[in-house]
Amino acid sequence: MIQKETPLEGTNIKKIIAVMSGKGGVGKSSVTSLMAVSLRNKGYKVGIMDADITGPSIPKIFGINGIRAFSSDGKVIQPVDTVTGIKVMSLNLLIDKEDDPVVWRGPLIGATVKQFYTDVAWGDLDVLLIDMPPGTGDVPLTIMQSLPVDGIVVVSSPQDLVKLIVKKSVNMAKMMAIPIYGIVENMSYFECPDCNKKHYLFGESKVEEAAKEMDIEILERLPIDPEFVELCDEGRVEVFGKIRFGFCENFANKLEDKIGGIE
Ligand SMILES: Nc1ncnc2c1ncn2[C@@H]1O[C@H](COP(=O)(O)OP(=O)(O)OP(=O)(O)O)[C@@H](O)[C@H]1O
Repeated sequence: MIQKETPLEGTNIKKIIAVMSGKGGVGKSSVTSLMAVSLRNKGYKVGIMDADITGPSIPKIFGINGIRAFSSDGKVIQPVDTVTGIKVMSLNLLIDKEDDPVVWRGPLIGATVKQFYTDVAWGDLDVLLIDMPPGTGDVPLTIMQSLPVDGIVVVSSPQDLVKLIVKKSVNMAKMMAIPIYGIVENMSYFECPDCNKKHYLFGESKVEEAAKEMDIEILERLPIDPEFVELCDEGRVEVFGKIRFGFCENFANKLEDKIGGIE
């Protein structure tokens, strides 16, 4: 059994949720951000660890990519606060040029992710969300083995659900004996702004069937939403939490339910 890492003295993280996806580009980082915004709106103290080391996108979504995280003693790293006070740690906040590729081998990436837990001054957090790299590779394995993850949220697009990729993520979590809070189907449909009709651009979703087969719950089905994308692109995702307050509150309630209370 692999020993779990311990956070810095003075850190108190109540729940850790890892966000996974079978493959890249399904909206995992966008959904992680939406979860953070929704929980923050309800008053929770939230942090995001961007463990997608080679493709970090959290700082840009929150408009903090111009800010640098710092360490006054060379050991403890201070996370960067977003406008609404969500604490973020990402490699993009530590490197000089955010468009430089991270040409690192697996072990170094794994060690960095662990340091994002052990060496970051997270302080008091109700929830730490981990934006995992896509797939079921080395880094998700390191995170599941060495960090005390309480639960997993799987993000998928309608097309993946029928394929093996989502099942692989689900099976990995099951093998590691970490509870799966549920699945978020992203880009599920498009709602016409004129007639409010839902259009299933990728065909009628198979999410219910797939979720039943895998014995997991559907947490949320998110539409293709140009306004959400625009706000994410502009680094103003927290504005979405204001203009779609009801939706975000509902999403946070579902997460709260699954987490089983955040004491
Ligand atoms: N609900 C949505 N509606 C429309 N576009 C979306 C939605 N969710 C995400 N997108 C867009 O899809 C693209 C991929 O999203 P995102 O970066 O969150 O995916 P990802 O799964 O984290 O990708 P990766 O981990 O491979 O970098 C982005 O351009 C994002 O704006």
